[in-house]
Amino acid sequence: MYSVKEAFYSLQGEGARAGRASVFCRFSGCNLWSGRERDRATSVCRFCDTDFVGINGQNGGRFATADELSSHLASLWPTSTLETSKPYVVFTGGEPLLQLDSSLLMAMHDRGFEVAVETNGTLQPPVGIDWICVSPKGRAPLRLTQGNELKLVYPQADARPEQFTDLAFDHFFLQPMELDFQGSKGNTLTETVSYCLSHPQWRLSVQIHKLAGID
Ligand SMILES: C[S@@+](CC[C@H](N)C(=O)[O-])C[C@H]1O[C@@H](n2cnc3c(N)ncnc32)[C@H](O)[C@@H]1O
Ligand SMILES: Nc1nc2[nH]cc(C(=O)O)c2c(=O)[nH]1
Ligand code: SF4
Ligand SMILES: [Mg+2]
Repeated sequence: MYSVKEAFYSLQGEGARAGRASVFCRFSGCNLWSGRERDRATSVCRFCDTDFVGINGQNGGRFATADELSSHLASLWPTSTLETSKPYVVFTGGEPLLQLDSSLLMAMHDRGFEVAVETNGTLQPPVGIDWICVSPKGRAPLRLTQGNELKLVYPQADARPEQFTDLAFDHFFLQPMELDFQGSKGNTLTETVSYCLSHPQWRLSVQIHKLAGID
């Protein structure tokens, strides 16, 4: 059984593949925060910008089998484009590695999809994912220390970029922390730009979907 908060077709807004058309599958639940505002200040991850509680979002629901969920996700890809582009699905959440298993991965591959995941790096993924983005969280143990891109939300007092520079990733991104949920606007964009200028191993990831006003 899979629990999905929402699923939608949009452009990847972050990281090395920003701008690419993608089906997003946002699983419900996370191992680092309950998702309830009253628990935010005492949780392991405290700056989350996402509602991942329940199954009540667009195209959300419970899916009994990998076949059922993969069929649902495949239906969100525009079929008229299939001759010219490979369909792409991004599993996120919440924490997708609580639910993404090899049956679902294989079911998406069988339907012709390239498969990406956005994870906090505390759990091991099933073998065979095409694109792994790890976004470490300061207070959480990092167990997944290799992948395609490491995308660190910046700044985090207890997760500094220098801690991660030797890990086995092809791309290193800093993504300015959006602080709107706290009602406070810090200048994280300026700070992040400044860090990238003085440490060129790191590239800036701005969340394009928020600028564009899309999902
Ligand atoms: C909502 S998380 C879901 C996937 C997974 N749980 C994780 O943390 O990577 C998706 C991405 O948004 C990033 N993110 C979460 N809150 C953010 C914020 N306030 N500002 C910028 N990025 C944020 C995460 O670090 C992660 O890269
Ligand atoms: N457009 C868009 N791109 C994204 N990249 C990662 C996202 C996420 O929430 O994991 C996300 C998202 O929520 N929307
Ligand atoms: S680990 Fe990811 S989904 Fe979970 S609370 Fe943090 S940013 Fe949100
Ligand atoms: Mg998001």
